[in-house]
Amino acid sequence: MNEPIITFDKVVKTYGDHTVLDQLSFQINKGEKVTIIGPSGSGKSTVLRILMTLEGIDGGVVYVGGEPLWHERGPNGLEPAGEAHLHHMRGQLGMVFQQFNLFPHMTVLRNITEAPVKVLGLSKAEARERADELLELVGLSEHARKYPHQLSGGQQQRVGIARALAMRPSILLFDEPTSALDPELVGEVLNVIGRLAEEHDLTMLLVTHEMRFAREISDRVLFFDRGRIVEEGSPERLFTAPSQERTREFLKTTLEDMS
Ligand SMILES: Nc1ncnc2c1ncn2[C@@H]1O[C@H](COP(=O)(O)OP(=O)(O)OP(=O)(O)O)[C@@H](O)[C@H]1O
Repeated sequence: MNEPIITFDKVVKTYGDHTVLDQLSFQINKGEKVTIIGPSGSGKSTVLRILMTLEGIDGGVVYVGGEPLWHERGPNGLEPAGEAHLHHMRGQLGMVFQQFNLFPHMTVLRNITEAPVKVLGLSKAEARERADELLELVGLSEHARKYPHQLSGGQQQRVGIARALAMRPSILLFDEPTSALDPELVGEVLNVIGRLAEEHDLTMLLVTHEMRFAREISDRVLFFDRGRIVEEGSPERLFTAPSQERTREFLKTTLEDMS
């Protein structure tokens, strides 16, 4: 079933005279697991930051769940969205950050229960029950009472995943979730993400430099260069028989770096 849950329609993002997203258009269907790959500075993280409403747009329209994200429908068509609309839309999305971004002064448990209590209005007991399930899912039940600094980077990132899931988003965004980790800790985080991808109907959009992982978990891969999609396709096709020279070059250097 191809029901779009994210649509970028000719989206433009600029910083000064630097065009970071250049009339970018793409769609992600409900339940799809999509990875974005591409060279540094090609605009991959910017796409996620726009979806999380951390960055505005300078042109085009972004739709989430059929509703414009950065606009509201007014009597004269689309108008720039107000804070209430952005707040409402934000609830559909969760994000796992490169640097984990946990609250350092809160226990693991509190990191996970804080937003469901404060933002969703769950009772402490409900939030606690939800957190317990999620800690089990990410294999950290024993660590609920610890503080982030008492955990390894891989464990912290798994808390980051549990924290994002605690808000029950329908879309989960991952911004290079393993790139701040020591190599020996990457596997445990990828395992958790892989299991989520297999077992949940969550829509996942993942920016990663882990090409093997992208190949394993994605339904579709988007190759970005200079704020545009140069090529997209199934991982089997894109990684083995890219049609564009730019994709071939990128994969060649990236895969060489990994070997
Ligand atoms: N706040 C900002 N102010 C000015 N320029 C920015 C800002 N944020 C991002 N950029 C620029 O926008 C471009 C795209 O950045 P983005 O982080 O989306 O790239 P990326 O593809 O995710 O790169 P990487 O793989 O290195 O993370 C880069 O050239 C970056 O320098």
